[in-house]
Amino acid sequence: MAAANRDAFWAPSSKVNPDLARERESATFDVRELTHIIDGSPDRTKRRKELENLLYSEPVFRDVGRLSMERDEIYEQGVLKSIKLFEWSRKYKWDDDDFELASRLANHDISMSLQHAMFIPAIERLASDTQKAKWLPRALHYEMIGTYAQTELGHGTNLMELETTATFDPERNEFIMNSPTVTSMKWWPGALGKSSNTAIVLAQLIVKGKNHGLHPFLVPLRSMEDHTPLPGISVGDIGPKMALNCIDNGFLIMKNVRIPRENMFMKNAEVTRDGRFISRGVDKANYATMVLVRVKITRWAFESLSDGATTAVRYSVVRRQSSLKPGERELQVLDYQSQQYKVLPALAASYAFLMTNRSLHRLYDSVHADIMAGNTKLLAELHCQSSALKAYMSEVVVQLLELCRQACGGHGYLASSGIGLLCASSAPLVTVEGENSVLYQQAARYLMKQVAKAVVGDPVASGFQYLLTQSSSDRPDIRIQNLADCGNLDTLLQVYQRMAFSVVTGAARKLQMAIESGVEQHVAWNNNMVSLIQAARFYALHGIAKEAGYFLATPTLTPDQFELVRAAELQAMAKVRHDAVPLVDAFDLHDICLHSALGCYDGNVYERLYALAQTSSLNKTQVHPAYYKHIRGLVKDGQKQLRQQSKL
Ligand SMILES: CCCCCCCCCCCCC/C=C/C(=O)SCCNC(=O)CCNC(=O)[C@H](O)C(C)(C)COP(=O)(O)OP(=O)(O)OC[C@H]1O[C@@H](n2cnc3c(N)ncnc32)[C@H](O)[C@@H]1OP(=O)(O)O
Ligand SMILES: Cc1cc2nc3c(=O)[nH]c(=O)nc-3n(C[C@H](O)[C@H](O)[C@H](O)COP(=O)(O)OP(=O)(O)OC[C@H]3O[C@@H](n4cnc5c(N)ncnc54)[C@H](O)[C@@H]3O)c2cc1C
Repeated sequence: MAAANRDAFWAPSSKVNPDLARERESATFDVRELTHIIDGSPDRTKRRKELENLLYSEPVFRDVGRLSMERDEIYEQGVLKSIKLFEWSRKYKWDDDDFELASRLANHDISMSLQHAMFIPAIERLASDTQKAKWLPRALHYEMIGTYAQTELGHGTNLMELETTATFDPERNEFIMNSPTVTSMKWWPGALGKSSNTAIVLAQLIVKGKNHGLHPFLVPLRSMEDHTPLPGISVGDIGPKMALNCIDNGFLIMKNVRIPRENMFMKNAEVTRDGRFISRGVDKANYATMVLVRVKITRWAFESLSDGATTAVRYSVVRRQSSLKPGERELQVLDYQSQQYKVLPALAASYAFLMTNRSLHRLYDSVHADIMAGNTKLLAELHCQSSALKAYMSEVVVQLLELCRQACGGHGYLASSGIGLLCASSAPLVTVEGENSVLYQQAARYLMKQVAKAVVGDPVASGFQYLLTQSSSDRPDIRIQNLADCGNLDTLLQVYQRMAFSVVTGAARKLQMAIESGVEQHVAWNNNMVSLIQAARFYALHGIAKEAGYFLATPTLTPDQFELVRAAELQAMAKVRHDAVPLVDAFDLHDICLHSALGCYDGNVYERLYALAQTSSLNKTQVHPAYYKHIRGLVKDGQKQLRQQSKL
C-alpha cells in the first residue's frame, strides 16, 4: 500500500457503522468523564492527546505496512521509534510518566525499550551516588544504550545458580568478567543483540577465591566509536520470537573482559581497593529493579487487556450473524449470552486491573521511598504483592485475550485484526521478570509466614488482616440470600476473604502436617506446591463462578448461594452489555494505537479488512511468480495427462 494510502487507512471516517452509533447514543454515563478517570485526570487526558498528535504525525508510528515486513525492517523500525522517543524525551524534558505514556502509545513496540524500563532504573536503584553522578547523564543523554543482562542460557529463575563470574584482580584494580560455560552465556536480555553498547551484568562476585553471591556490574559491550564488539565480547541476536520482533533480545559471551573496580554497582555492596568485600544494604536490595518491572507489568496487563476488550466488544456489536428466530434480522453477536461470557470478563477485568495497578504503584512508590531512605521494613510485603499480582494479572490477561480472539471468529485470526499480535505480544508476561509459578511461590512463602503469625496472635502485614478476622468455622455464614446481596461489594469482599482464609490456612495446615510427619521442608513444599500457588492467586462475581471449586470446597458458600452468585453474574453481564461500547470507548484508544481493522472507532470493519488485504505482499502482482515457477508446470502436466486419457 503506498504511503499516502497508508496514511488514509487510519483517518477516522465520518461514516460510522449504524449499530456502533446506536450503542453510543444509548450510553448511560458520560464517556469523557470516565476517560479522565482512566487517564488519571483531565490534564492527563490532554497530555495523552498531545503525545498522540506528536507520535502519530510521524509515519513510523502509523506503520500500516507493518503486516508484511521482514524482521530486519521490523527491527529497524523499532530502532527508529526508539530514537524518536529518546530525542523527544531529551528535547521536551519528559518525566517518567510522559515517557511511559509515549511508549504505551507506541505499543511498547520499541527496540530499545529496556533503556527506560530497566537500564536507567537499575542505575538509579543500584548505583552509589558517585556512580549515579557519572552514569546517569550518559544514560539519559543516550550515549550509553543499555540492557539488563541477568538471565543465562542455562538459568533464568534460579539466580543463585547463575554462572557468569566477576573476579576481582587486586594487581590491576579490575574485575575480570567471564562466561565460563555454554550455559553461562547471557541469553534473552532485550536490546542486547544489536542495539546496546553497555550492559548491567549480574554475576557471581569472586574475591580472593570466595564467592560473595550475585552482584551487578556495568560492562561496556561495543565501541562508542563504531559499535563493534569490544575485546573479549561476543554478542548477537537470539533469533525470531512469537512477537516483539522489533526487540533484539540477545546473547552475550565474555572471555576475560576487564572492567575497572568502580564498575561494580556499589549502593548495596563494594570491594575496596585492597580487596575487602563490604555488604551495605539488605541481601535482596539488588533485586529492586525486578520488583519495579513486575509493577510495570501490571500496567502493561491493563493496557493489553483494554486493547483486546475494545476490539472484541466493538466487533461483537458490528458483526451480525444468525438469528434466534428464523426470518428475524441476524443478531449482533454480542447479544448471544455465550459471546458476553467470552468478551465481557475482559472488559470487567480491564477496569479491575487498572485500579489494581494504581493501588500497587502507590505501595511501590511508598516502599521505594522508604528503601532509598534506608528503611526496608515493607520490602518483603511489596515483594509478595508485586509477585502475586504480576503473576495473577499476566495469567488472566493471556487467558482473556485468547477468549477475545476466539470471540472474533475467523477474522480474529487475521493479522489485520491486531488481536493475534496482541495475544502473542502479551504472552511473555507470564514468563518475564519471574516466571509465574515461581512468583506465586514467593507470595505463598510470605503468606505462610503471615499465617504463622496469625496463629499465635502476632500482628500480621496490613494486606493480610483477613487472616485475623475470619473465623475458622466449618459452616458458611456469609449473608447471601438474594441477587441484591450478590451486588454488595462488601459482601463479595467478605466472600473472597473467607475463601482466601480457608485456602491459605488449609495450605499452611497441609504443609505443617507434612513437616510434622517427618517429611523435609523442601519436599513438603514441593508436594503441596499446587495448594500453595492457589493460596497466592484470586475479581468479583466472575472470579467466584470461574473458581467454583474453591468457594464450594471451603466453608465459604453453600451450593444455593453459589447458584445465586452465578445468576447474579449473568444478570450483571446483561447489564454491562448495554454499556459495553461506551465502556470501551472510554479507554479512548486511538485507531493507530489499537491497530485493528476489527476494533476501529468507526466500525467500518469490512472496508478496512479489504483495504488491509491489499497490503499483502502476495497481492503485489495479479499472478504470483510462484505460478510461473511451479504451478504452471503442474497445470500443463495435468492437461497433458487428461488429453492422453481422452485418447484411450
Ligand atoms: C499494550 C501491549 C503491552 C505488551 C508489552 C509486552 C512487553 C514484554 C516484554 C517485557 C520485557 C521486560 C524485561 C524483562 C526482564 C527480565 O525478565 S529480567 C530477569 C527476571 N528474572 C527474574 O525475575 C528471576 C526470578 N527469580 C528470582 O527472583 C529468585 O531466584 C527467586 C525465585 C525469588 C528466588 O530467590 P533466592 O534468593 O534464590 O531464594 P529465596 O530463598 O526464594 O529468597 C530469599 C529471600 O529473599 C526474598 N526475595 C526474593 N526476591 C526478592 C525481591 N525481588 N525483593 C525482595 N525480597 C526478595 C524472599 O522473599 C526470601 O525472603 P525470606 O523469606 O525472608 O528469606
Ligand atoms: C520476551 C522476553 C524478554 C526477556 N527480557 C529479559 C531481559 O531483558 N533481561 C533478562 O535478564 N532476562 C530476560 N528474559 C528472560 C526471563 O527473565 C526468563 O525467561 C525468566 O526469568 C524465566 O527463566 P527461564 O526462561 O530460564 O525458565 P526456567 O527458569 O528454566 O523455568 C522453566 C520452567 O520451569 C518451571 N520452573 C522453574 N523453576 C521452578 C520452580 N522453582 N518451581 C516451579 N516450577 C519451576 C516453570 O514452569 C518455568 O516456566 C526475557 C524473556 C522473554 C521471554
